[in-house]
Amino acid sequence: ATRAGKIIRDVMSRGELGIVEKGKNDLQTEADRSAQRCIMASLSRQYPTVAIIGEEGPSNCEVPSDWVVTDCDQTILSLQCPSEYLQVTDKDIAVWVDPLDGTSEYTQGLLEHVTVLVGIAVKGRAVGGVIHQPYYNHSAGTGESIGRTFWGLVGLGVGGFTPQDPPPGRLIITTTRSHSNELVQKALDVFNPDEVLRVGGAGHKVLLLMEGKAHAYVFASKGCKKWDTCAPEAVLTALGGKLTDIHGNPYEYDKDVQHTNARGVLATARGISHASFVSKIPQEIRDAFA
Ligand SMILES: Nc1ncnc2c1ncn2[C@@H]1O[C@H](COP(=O)(O)O)[C@@H](O)[C@H]1OP(=O)(O)O
Ligand SMILES: [Mg+2]
Ligand SMILES: [Mg+2]
Ligand SMILES: [Mg+2]
Repeated sequence: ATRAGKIIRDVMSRGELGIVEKGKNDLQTEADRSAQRCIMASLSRQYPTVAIIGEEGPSNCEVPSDWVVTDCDQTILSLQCPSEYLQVTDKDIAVWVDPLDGTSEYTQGLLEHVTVLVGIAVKGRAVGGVIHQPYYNHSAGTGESIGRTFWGLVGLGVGGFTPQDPPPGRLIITTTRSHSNELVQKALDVFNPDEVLRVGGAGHKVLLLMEGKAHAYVFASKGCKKWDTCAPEAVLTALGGKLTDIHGNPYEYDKDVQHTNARGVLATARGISHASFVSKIPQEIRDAFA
């Protein structure tokens, strides 16, 4: 994810984004394509029999040798693997890769919204993930290292950041800035929030929950896919938060599931009652995502 983040910055510095329209309000750039090839090549070389699904489709062509990462994070490897994973085999695992989350914002220069997402599902549950933010600190003076990586494994914990709880006594909700519609807005209005943070990317919004900037992420839309939510859900769950559909039911992340998160996204920070958010979603919106 870190190497992919460097590729994303390099594409932007060169200034040739190579934008392709995949669908309505749905762009792909050279950064999405190259970052995906980097991650797919690196993972499939180390784990040739694990199912890896990337947003930008299969990409088996050769990649530059310096895109292939072969080393592992020794600090994380030195930690004790939770006993629940000791018997896991390749067949139990699906890896969901979003090489660049927040493409719309990337093309508009809102670079802090961009993340690289690699999520690991075991037996259909999102349990492990990394969220790399390639432009963290990019506007700071020299001397600050650029980019950071959040990680989490359910049963082990999280790393790469300092978790914070959102402020009590107010309600801050984060949601889409580039994929809104009437239903998305209706679902926000029922909560009567003190503040709405409209930012790009599923990864970035979950970072806001984990750093105490928002209490909940509400997105009554079918726009997100499994690669958008697998890594964020895993890291958030490892921290004690929750990400589900708008009914409060978990998504399945087996390799054969449908890619679309057809029942919307509702996530809450650690220490926030997820059920109380679910209970406020009105019937009209529940019915639209039945
Ligand atoms: N209607 C949509 N079409 C395509 N992708 C979407 C749509 N809605 C959401 N997404 C994906 O989910 C992410 C979170 O949504 P939003 O930023 O609107 O809150 C987007 O950055 C985008 O991922 P990506 O940028 O990887 O294509
Ligand atoms: Mg996309
Ligand atoms: Mg995405
Ligand atoms: Mg993407």
